[in-house]
Amino acid sequence: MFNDLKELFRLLNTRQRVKVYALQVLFFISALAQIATIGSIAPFIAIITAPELVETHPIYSAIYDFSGVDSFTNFLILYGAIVCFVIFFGNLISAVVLWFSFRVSVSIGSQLQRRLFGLYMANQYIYFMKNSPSYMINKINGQIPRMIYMVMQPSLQLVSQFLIVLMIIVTLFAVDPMLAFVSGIVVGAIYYVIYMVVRKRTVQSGKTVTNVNRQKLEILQESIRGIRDVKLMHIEDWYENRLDRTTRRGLNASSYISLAGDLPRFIVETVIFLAIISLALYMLITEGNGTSVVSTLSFYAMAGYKILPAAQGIYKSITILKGHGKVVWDVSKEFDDAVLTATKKDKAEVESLTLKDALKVDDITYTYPNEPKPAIKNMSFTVPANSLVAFVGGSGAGKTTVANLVCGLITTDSGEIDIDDTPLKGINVKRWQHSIGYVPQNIFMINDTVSKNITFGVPDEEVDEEKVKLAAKRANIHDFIESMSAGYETKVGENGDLLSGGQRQRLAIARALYREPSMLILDEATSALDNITERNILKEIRTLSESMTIIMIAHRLSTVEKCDNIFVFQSGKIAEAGTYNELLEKSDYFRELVYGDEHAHKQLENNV
Ligand SMILES: Nc1ncnc2c1ncn2[C@@H]1O[C@H](COP(=O)(O)OP(=O)(O)OP(=O)(O)O)[C@@H](O)[C@H]1O
Repeated sequence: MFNDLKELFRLLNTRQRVKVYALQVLFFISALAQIATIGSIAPFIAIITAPELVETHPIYSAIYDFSGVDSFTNFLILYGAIVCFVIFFGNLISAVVLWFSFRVSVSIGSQLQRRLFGLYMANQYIYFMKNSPSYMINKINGQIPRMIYMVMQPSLQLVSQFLIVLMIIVTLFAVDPMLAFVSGIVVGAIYYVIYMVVRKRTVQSGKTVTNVNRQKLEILQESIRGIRDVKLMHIEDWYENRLDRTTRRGLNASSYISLAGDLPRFIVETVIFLAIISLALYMLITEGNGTSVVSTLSFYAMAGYKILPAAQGIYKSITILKGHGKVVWDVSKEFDDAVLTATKKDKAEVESLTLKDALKVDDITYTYPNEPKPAIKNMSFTVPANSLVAFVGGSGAGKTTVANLVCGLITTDSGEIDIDDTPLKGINVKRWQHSIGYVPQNIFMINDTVSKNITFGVPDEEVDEEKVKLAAKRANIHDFIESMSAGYETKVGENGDLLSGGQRQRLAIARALYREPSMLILDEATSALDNITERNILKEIRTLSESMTIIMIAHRLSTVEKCDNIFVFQSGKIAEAGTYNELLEKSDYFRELVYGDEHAHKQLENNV
């Protein structure tokens, strides 16, 4: 447990550590305030039950004289008011300290979430290919809050409650050492025995909660993302049952941790009040003096009243820490792993690197992490500036991988990519990315307006509406946008759900064009379009290629007919290159691709 806390402390920066230290001081003050509330009540009851003390007891009589009041009743009123004030002020201090401790832990949690998110963002694209979104979201939104609420807050509670218990016990010792010793041993023993009994299962339940949280997120994401397949296959119940089973498992584990935390309260409460009643009877029988019994008992009752929740707080914090402590290691490992691969964020503004002469890919090889064989092998090709080229080839031949390499999203194992004579390395990657427009196969849309989706990431004040319209016109979607209920201000739904696949593709093309890139990469970007719209866009693209270099990745070979050069990919290599007609003449594989394609189309048309 202490190791868990040490590890948690390691995650904090100096400022956060200082705040935690400051909290310890505040806890001490809070504990003192609680002692004052206990200490103030017993003398008050003593004076009420034995007014003669004001004359016989040296301290009471000194206070009475010092107060300057003229009657015993007034003295009682004044003393009562002071007791009320001490209780009120003591509890106020404790409440403020508690509020402050929650604030500190929650703000530390937010900062850690922000830091981990920053680390993820500082990682290369490949990191996001390796780790699923639900994995990363679970760490930020599940595990960090769990660490804050189930480890940090209980540990802060532990310290504060421990100080209160310690001070009460010290005070009890001062009043009656034997009694304090015996009650300390009895209460401590009860908590210890119960803790030993529940410890093992608590740890196990903590692990279950970790797994369940991750699985729940996966089930939810899977089912909602794949809703079309879920509906078509009618497997809603299957997902609901899975979620139900998983939730129930998590619920059982969480309830066990909570129950284990609350269990001893009932036992200890019974024991303490039995002890107080026995003490009352014992004192009455041995001393026969009701007055001293009342004041002593009020002191012990108040001490018991304060010590019980504090002792219970300590125990509960320990069981919660035992159950959830391992989450700290999970989070700290995530920080360590993410930091290991994170690259330093370069916030400096850079001038974009535009292609003027040619993009040269020289003998590049690329292997995906943990893959035995390279996806791209010793590949070389040149794309002259302002030309229109195509990557074609079978599925898995390496087209998207090369597009990602050319964009600088992933880095080659060997070989070099040059933008004119500038190697695609270091800061040049960022400069080059400023001048690339990329339309991927899986288009991402934000849940906002059409306009925001085109300008994506550009601050509102910098948006040029004319440019937005021009990009939309070039992408053949302007007329459709104008026909929508709120035009460019129409919302597109989460991930563009309110649009068709083709409309999403055209919006994505408009987004890429808005930035006026010097190179445009279209990865299957027109696959969802009807023939007429596709032809219109291709015409536009052809015109654009007079001022822009365009790489098209296409399966439908009719779209690449007008390209200046076509690269035929086969198993991570370029098998052939040439114009459409040249390739038809010289390449069997290309002919197979084209005629296979046409044959399939003809068959389809005949069937329709
Ligand atoms: N993230 C990844 N991790 C491991 N291997 C990958 C990854 N992405 C792609 N690959 C592999 O790399 C090879 C090339 O894939 P790539 O996506 O570049 O092909 P492609 O030609 O674009 O295919 P398609 O036309 O189907 O999109 C394939 O064998 C694929 O399985």
